[in-house]
Amino acid sequence: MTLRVSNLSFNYQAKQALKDVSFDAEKGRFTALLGPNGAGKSTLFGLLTRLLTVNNGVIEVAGIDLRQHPLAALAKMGIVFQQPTLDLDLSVQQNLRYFAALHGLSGKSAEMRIEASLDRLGMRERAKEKLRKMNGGHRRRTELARALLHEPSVLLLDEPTVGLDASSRTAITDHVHQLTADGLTVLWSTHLTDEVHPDDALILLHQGVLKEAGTAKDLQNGQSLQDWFLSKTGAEA
Ligand SMILES: Nc1ncnc2c1ncn2[C@@H]1O[C@H](COP(=O)(O)OP(=O)(O)OP(=O)(O)O)[C@@H](O)[C@H]1O
Repeated sequence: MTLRVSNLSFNYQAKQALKDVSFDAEKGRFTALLGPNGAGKSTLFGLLTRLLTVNNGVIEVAGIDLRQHPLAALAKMGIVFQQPTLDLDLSVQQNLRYFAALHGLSGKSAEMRIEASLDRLGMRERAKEKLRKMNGGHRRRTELARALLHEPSVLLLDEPTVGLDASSRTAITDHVHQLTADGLTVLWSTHLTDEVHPDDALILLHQGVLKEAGTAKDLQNGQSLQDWFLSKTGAEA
């Protein structure tokens, strides 16, 4: 198991945002964390990335306890946040070099990883272009390339398609599905059911509670995923 969350609870003062949430994300699988606004997805990402501190429960990444060994556990994770964090005045390559340096990578090994990472995202020929000249879809791809640079075991993405047009959204969603073929574990949070493929693992979060978990096509049981989501949460996807 590459990512294991056990009995995770979290309160913002009086507000309980997560209630005893447990799940596993399997190696080489796309796990969709689906939930309407306010379900607790961002809180869960905050805990996984240590922006928030775990009150109760355990998070393990590739068998490493995040609370006990935060640096070792974080080194196994690639993270794409909801808000873009690239420098728009730098080129794709410069952004990646900067991030590589933050991870202690430089010289030939950094360049090789940058090239491999750009290849995975079909971005090599755009390496010298400034981010500011690129559309939202290519900026997101650059963020993905950056998140994969240190060869993580787990890729976390918090609503990564927010603000993208329909075709960029589909392209990024498909790309990330393809990355699992190399054994990468993906946790993708979303409130959009069309980003979930039938064979994906699906976790439904609602009002801080994990309501359902399983393979998408088994859970929806012949219904459209959107109707299923509506029936479970009362929310429009
Ligand atoms: N800083 C905070 N203080 C108090 N309550 C908060 C805070 N941040 C989030 N909450 C509450 O915690 C609950 C979970 O919020 P969270 O942002 O994790 O949900 P979400 O599923 O990510 O929703 P969205 O898609 O809108 O980001 C919500 O009821 C929210 O109002």
